[in-house]
Amino acid sequence: MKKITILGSTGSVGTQTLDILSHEPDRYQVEGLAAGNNLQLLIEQANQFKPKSVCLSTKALAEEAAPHLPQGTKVLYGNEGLIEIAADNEADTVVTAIVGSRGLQATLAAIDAGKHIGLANKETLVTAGHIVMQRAFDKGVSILPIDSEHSAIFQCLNGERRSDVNRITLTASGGSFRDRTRAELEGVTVAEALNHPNWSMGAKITIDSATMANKGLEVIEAHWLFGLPYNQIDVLIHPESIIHSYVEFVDHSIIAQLGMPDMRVPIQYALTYPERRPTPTERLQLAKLSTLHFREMDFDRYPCLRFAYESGQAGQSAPTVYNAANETAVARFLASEITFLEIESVIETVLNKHQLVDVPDVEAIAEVDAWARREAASV
Ligand SMILES: NC(=O)C1=CN([C@@H]2O[C@H](COP(=O)(O)OP(=O)(O)OC[C@H]3O[C@@H](n4cnc5c(N)ncnc54)[C@H](OP(=O)(O)O)[C@@H]3O)[C@@H](O)[C@H]2O)C=CC1
Ligand SMILES: CC(=O)[C@@H](O)[C@H](O)COP(=O)(O)O
Ligand SMILES: [Mn+2]
Repeated sequence: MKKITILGSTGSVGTQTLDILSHEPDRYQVEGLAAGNNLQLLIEQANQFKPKSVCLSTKALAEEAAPHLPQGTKVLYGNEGLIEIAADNEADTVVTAIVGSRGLQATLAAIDAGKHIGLANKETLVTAGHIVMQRAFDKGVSILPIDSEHSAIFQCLNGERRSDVNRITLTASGGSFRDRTRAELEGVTVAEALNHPNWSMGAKITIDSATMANKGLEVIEAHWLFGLPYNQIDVLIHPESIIHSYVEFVDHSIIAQLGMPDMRVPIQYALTYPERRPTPTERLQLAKLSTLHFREMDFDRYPCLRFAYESGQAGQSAPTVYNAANETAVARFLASEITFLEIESVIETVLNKHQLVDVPDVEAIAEVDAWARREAASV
């Protein structure tokens, strides 16, 4: 019986993780479920999966939930509650499905407690990759990728020697505006930006996909997960999201991972690795697909991807700034405070203002993150 805690159980990845668990109830036990504000869904999940503890974002929400939870459920709240639920129970694996760098402390607490991590929350690796990876190494826990591209690369690398890798390529759908020119991005609406062609995901990542910041975050995530320099990580536009990513080896062989765009496959693989189990997902039947398309990445069309490479290559505190400025800019766009194209100018402005901090520790990262958010809020 595998014991699982899910941070962000009410979101897109969180609900799909629970869907996977519900198909094989004898294999999994849910230890903890942490949500933000979605009280109703958290109550429903708790009554179905009977976790030992749950967590909500505030004390008020926790008190409101308590009478509706199965008897004996421990109710936690806030950041302290999140850290406790991540670390202080019998879970062997913690699925980090919270959005944003606010997931960092809880992820580190889970690692320190010896839990394996099923990592969806890419922002934690972007903001503090050197700390997360070193901590996981020291504790002997695995960081298993849930992000579809990284799961693909992880699968392609199975049994291969790292020294035989020439480069990896992350595929990018191009997002909601993939067929528009930059001029056609003037005045696009939030609703249009939220309409991803292939994936149904949370709001923040869907906007990131449209600006290509998602792929930028993923390039930095791949750098940390697979220990590759940035000049060995490529991005290719592939509108159908069927090839989830691929590895080219020194002999020019390419190994790719393919499948229908359904997050339940990489989520389950992170939970069952190295075993594979059946999933309740549609089979990919290549004969039914007429064509797959590919386009070279255009860094002028997608400056947010360029900023990510520059931040990753600069290292130090630059990725923290990139991530925090992006999170704030996306929140402002979703609140209709800035336009879609202003997301990239906010990020660029904040990055240009930043004085790099050498190898930041957790405290320095928190300070830089807060600084970047303040700056991005007032650009
Ligand atoms: N969705 C996808 O297909 C993919 C997502 N990812 C990554 O996975 C992560 C989650 O994405 P996604 O599921 O789309 O996001 P969603 O917005 O759908 O879900 C986010 C989750 O985080 C919870 N949350 C927000 N704030 C807090 C808080 N303060 N304390 C505790 N929980 C909080 C939300 O709770 P509530 O709703 O209750 O407020 C919700 O459960 C992101 O890092 C994303 O980049 C990666 C690959 C694919
Ligand atoms: C499903 C997943 O992993 C997302 O990160 C997805 O990749 C987003 O699609 P884009 O390729 O449009 O960024
Ligand atoms: Mn992805």
